[in-house]
Amino acid sequence: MNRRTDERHPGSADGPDRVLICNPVSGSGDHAPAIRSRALERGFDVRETEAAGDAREFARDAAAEDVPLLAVAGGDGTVNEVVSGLADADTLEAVDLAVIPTGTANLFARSLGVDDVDSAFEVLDGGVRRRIDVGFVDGRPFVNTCLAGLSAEANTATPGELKRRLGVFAYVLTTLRLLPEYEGVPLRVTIEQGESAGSSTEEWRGSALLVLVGNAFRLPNVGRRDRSTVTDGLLEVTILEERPSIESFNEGMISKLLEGELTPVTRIEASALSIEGLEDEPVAFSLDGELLAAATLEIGVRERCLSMYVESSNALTL
Ligand SMILES: Nc1ncnc2c1ncn2[C@@H]1O[C@H](COP(=O)(O)OP(=O)(O)OP(=O)(O)O)[C@@H](O)[C@H]1O
Repeated sequence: MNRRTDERHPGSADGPDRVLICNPVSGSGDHAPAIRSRALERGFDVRETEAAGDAREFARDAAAEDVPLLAVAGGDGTVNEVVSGLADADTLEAVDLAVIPTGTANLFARSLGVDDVDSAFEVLDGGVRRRIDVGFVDGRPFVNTCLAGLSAEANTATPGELKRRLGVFAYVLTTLRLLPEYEGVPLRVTIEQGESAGSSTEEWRGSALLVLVGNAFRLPNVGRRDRSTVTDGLLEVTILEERPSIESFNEGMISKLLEGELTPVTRIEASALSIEGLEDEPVAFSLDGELLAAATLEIGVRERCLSMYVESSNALTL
């Protein structure tokens, strides 16, 4: 069922040319009236979700209507649903997508330089777009991160405030805080680097605390080149293994962690990878924060397939 507002964009007799999909309960849950009126001023047809799954369905509907401009107001979970709907309809490459960050952490929007609602509308009015990569796990898309291992617990236990301050590192921190209670997950991670001649495959096998596969997310720069991860056709894979020697962990230790001082860390760029659970239990994983489980994850990336509105100064580095 399609739930829409009555206010349609004038002149849209053949269907709207721009649609806003709004999750009214994301984040603090008080944004919907203001977002709606700012979107209506700009000629958007506003469609508000009433339950999980609606944003994905609305994106499929918009694809069927050939709507060329889609905006999504919500957090990473709502963005993921919209991208999933576009992938269902095989129209990822046919639309321009704008994110209005009204979620709790909004990690994906922030990676595009869109820090708040005001800046999202400025970005929309400015019209600068970039084609970005989209990651896939067994055909399901993710724009920001796929986390496997203890991520199930880390996801549900990571406070929103910590996510806002630390971004994706909040999950790492929460995982480490949970360590006294959890064992690592025995995994085999097969990593492909490069696509054609010169490509190589590396295998990592061990007990992983967390496997973090990033598309748009950025790790703090630890002696690495400073370029975007979201337009290079590669995924950044970070594996934290074994138990650190300390029981409690604090934020100041993040750089030490990344330098491999506290717990063995493997960081590698991949054009594709698979993560296989070595026990009977399915591997818990999350796509942009949404929890799932599977015995084996086949992970790939489709290079520059999605046109996103981005903050203009940020666009140069994307
Ligand atoms: N009307 C609704 N009622 C209840 N749940 C909804 C509704 N619309 C969407 N949802 C669900 O809300 C969930 C959370 O949304 P989302 O991830 O966008 O926000 P958030 O968790 O506040 O932000 P972030 O992921 O950036 O921290 C999604 O899984 C989505 O499916």
